[in-house]
Amino acid sequence: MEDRIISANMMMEDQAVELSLRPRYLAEYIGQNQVKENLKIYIEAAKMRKEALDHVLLYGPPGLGKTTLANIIANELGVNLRTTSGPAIERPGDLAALLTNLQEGDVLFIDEIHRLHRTVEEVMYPAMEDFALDIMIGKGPSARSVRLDLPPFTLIGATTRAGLLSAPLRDRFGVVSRLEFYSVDELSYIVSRGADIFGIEIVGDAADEIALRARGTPRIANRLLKRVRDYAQVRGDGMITRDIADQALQMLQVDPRGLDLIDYKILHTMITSFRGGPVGLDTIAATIGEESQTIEDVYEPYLMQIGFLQRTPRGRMVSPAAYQHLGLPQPPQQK
Ligand SMILES: Nc1ncnc2c1ncn2[C@@H]1O[C@H](COP(=O)(O)OP(=O)(O)OP(=O)(O)O)[C@@H](O)[C@H]1O
Ligand SMILES: [Mg+2]
Repeated sequence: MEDRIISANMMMEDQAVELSLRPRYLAEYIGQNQVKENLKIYIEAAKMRKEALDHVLLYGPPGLGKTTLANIIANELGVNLRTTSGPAIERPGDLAALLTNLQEGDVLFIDEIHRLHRTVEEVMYPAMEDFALDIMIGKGPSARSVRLDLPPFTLIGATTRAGLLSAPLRDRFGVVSRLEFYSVDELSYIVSRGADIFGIEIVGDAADEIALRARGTPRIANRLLKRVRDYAQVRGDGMITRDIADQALQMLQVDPRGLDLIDYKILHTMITSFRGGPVGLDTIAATIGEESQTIEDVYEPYLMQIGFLQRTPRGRMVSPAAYQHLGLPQPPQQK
């Protein structure tokens, strides 16, 4: 499933494209207006006081711009950014090495922060709160703890699953921002901007067509644009017209709402085998041969966002809008 064209997860082919398309300043970062407004004020205030920005937790589905935003924050603050990830920090000593190498005001960006090891997390608490490290020296009865001061810094944590963060860690972030799926207009703008950077011409309608299928996700919008560009070069004269975009997207088997074969499989299975639900996530997963985790993180958020799937206490249900989209009759109301 990881090579499906509309996976929100990062794929090898995205790397170069993402680097060239990644906005560098808040003004270039499209959408997420509430988050941007807040950050703008906090950044300005921190700069005026010449203090480190409060620790920031960014959460939301993959591909919505968490890493991008972390880079932008460091840029706007005019400080260095160090990037690592939760599982990469194996021991408390690794964290100590990272923290003692920071300069005053720097940003430490920890991706997948929900996967931080427990022992590392405990060292993180005083680091975040007091800018201090408590280091144990010696072993056994003669062991003692020494406190080491750190330069004030900003921790930016990113996660797709804020629910998996422990409460003590979560509470130590002064700013907690949830990134939302993007509107079609915003994505269309992102597509046009991307085309501009690539130096290709695209008509507005074509950008909208791509945006509609991008599942609210800039990463997918950029990837679709890249594929459509290839198609336009080979089959057309390079310009992306509405027709070219339609043909290319059809070839990629992405439907007009951005659903692909696996989404169809989920919805069809729920409808044909479980009368549209309610049915438990694990049952769906077992029936179609995917992991529940994958369905929950990757497929379900978008299907819920567009109102095709509902979460109820008794399990997942297919909504009337989904029946309509699939052109299937809705079963009579269940008791
Ligand atoms: N607000 C935005 N405006 C314009 N482009 C954006 C925006 N957000 C993201 N992008 C584009 O989408 C790409 C993916 O974003 P990014 O890598 O920041 O997502 P992420 O939330 O960190 O994903 P993951 O959860 O997989 O780490 C970026 O490289 C950038 O090109
Ligand atoms: Mg990221």
